[in-house]
Amino acid sequence: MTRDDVTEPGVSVVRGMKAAYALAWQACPGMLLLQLVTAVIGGMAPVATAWLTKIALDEITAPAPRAGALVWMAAGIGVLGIAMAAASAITNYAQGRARRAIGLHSQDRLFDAVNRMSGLARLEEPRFHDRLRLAQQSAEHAPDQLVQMGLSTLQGTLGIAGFLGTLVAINPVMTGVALAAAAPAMIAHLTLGRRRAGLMWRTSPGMRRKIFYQMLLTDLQAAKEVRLFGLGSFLHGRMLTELRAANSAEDRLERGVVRVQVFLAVLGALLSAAGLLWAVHAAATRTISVGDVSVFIASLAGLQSGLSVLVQGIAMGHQSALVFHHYLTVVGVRDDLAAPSQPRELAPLAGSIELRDVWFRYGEDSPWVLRGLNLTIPYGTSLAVVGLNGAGKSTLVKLLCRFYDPQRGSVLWDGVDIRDVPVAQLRQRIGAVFQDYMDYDLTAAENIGLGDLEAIDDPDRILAAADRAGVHETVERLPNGYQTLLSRVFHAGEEEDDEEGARTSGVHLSGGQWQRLALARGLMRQGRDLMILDEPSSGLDAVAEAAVHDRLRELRAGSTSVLVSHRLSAVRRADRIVVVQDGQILESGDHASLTASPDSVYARLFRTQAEGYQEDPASSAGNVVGPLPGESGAVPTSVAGG
Ligand SMILES: Nc1ncnc2c1ncn2[C@@H]1O[C@H](COP(=O)(O)OP(=O)(O)OP(=O)(O)O)[C@@H](O)[C@H]1O
Repeated sequence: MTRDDVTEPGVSVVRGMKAAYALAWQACPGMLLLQLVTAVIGGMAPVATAWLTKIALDEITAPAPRAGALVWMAAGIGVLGIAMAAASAITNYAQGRARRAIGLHSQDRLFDAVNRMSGLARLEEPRFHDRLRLAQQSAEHAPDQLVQMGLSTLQGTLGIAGFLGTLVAINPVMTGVALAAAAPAMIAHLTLGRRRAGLMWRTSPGMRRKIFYQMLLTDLQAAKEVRLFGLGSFLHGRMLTELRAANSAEDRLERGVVRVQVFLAVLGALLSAAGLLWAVHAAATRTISVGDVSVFIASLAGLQSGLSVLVQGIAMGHQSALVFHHYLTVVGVRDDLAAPSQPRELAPLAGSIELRDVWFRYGEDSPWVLRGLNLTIPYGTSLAVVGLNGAGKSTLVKLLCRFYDPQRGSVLWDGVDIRDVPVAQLRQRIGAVFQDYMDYDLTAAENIGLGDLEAIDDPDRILAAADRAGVHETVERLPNGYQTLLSRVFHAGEEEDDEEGARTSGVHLSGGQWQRLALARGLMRQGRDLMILDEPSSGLDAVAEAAVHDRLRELRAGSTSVLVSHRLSAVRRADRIVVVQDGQILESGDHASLTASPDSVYARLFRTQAEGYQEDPASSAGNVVGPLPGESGAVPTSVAGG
């Protein structure tokens, strides 16, 4: 995230209000208008009631009260009461509907913006996650709060204006005092609002860590290690530490709030008492009428409560605007991959894919992972990439998919820089199985079909992909076949709870079975221009791995593919094998040529792996290309780590 994107909270309330009203207008214009009408009624009716009451009291205390006029006054007061009650009920209804509609619309926009980020870099920024968390929170509430603040400001202002006029007519001094008393309240509430928003920003990293510890405590995947290593209390303790730190910061703030509130309450009470004393004294000396006393007291109370509501509303709105700023920032954040200014069409691959002098590192302060790497993958050939852990193999693959852009150099697709074509078009042409594949808590069919959304409802395509990945029989044997929910955390259906209160849960597969499903998902895209297989078989048993690689070899024949694997038995038949080391291609050739020179890194890796399968490693030392267990069904274990 660039500096522009990360301004500290401090934006104007006006910008937040404008954005919130725009959202509300798009989400539910009718409810917004309805609330506007009820706010006007709610603001003006109390003032009108106070005036009618004054006129009625003056009439009652007049030497010859007119009964007809009194009836009209009473009727007027009654109608105003009904209007206020109805407005309040309608406001509640309209607020509820608006809140839901605005929440839906704002979350829709937020996740649309998150989806628009086509690379991975943004999602790897802790600061972005802090902001995203606050954006998610504020997407639910802040726009609605800002809209409500605007409406209550309107309602409050109308009421205040009415009461203010009345007070000025009766006692200008008292009016000035009441208004002056509102100024410190306004400043105090605005300061508190800013402090609250600042606190939320500062505690966001801690709260995310708290959520992380909570998640570990409840996550099924983490449960084995958490239990075996006895991590429960440790994680629990850390979770509480984060929560306590946030709580104590909040407590400090709240103590300040109480002090301010007590001060303001005392000030208000003193003002009311002074006003009451003056009014009673003035009525006793006949300076003002009984009706004046009534409207004065009502106006002073109305002004005070109106000002207090207004001030608090503005302060809350201010705070919401500060938090809403995170939402607006995320919604407006730029894609982490620059879109081409003049996009070019990506034709089907016909020549080659080339990485030309590619330099890449994950951050400005990180070490270079790829250092001027040059590599050509001719159309229709299979390439295998090998190297030690951390050599940069997966990074290379990620650059081919344009999850990141290289800092220097370029990735060319038939000579076209992939930065010049729409990224979605590029990815349409690629099929992939990643090392860190996903297990989706969805049905088996969906887990496979996600590989090609257009075919997610096509059982034949799904079955064919499962068959190619060697997982069809496994899926068929599941309780509901392809429609079996693969999850232990979601209910498999809407069945009633059983006697123990448990519902039927889905099925969970073994690690290797999940991996084969991931492979099937990747194979839904068979026939695309480039097939990427990043450690597609690391979790498979020896027989399955050999079978999968045999099958993959068939599928890759004649098509362009990149296989990253530590299993050298799997890569040996690739048209070309490259060894990545220190961010460059160290060696390149086919299996025979690479093993022909016994000192090559590839030959040593191969030898080390093969020796692991000899009964007496000493007797096989130096046997570079001896028979491989993989060829007789067994497969060497990973050489990961060297
Ligand atoms: N998202 C990331 N952010 C920062 N650094 C990363 C990231 N991914 C990988 N790296 C670093 O880049 C280097 C290369 O990682 P990469 O995953 O490409 O290696 P690899 O050759 O695929 O390793 P392995 O055989 O263990 O899968 C490593 O030093 C790793 O720490």
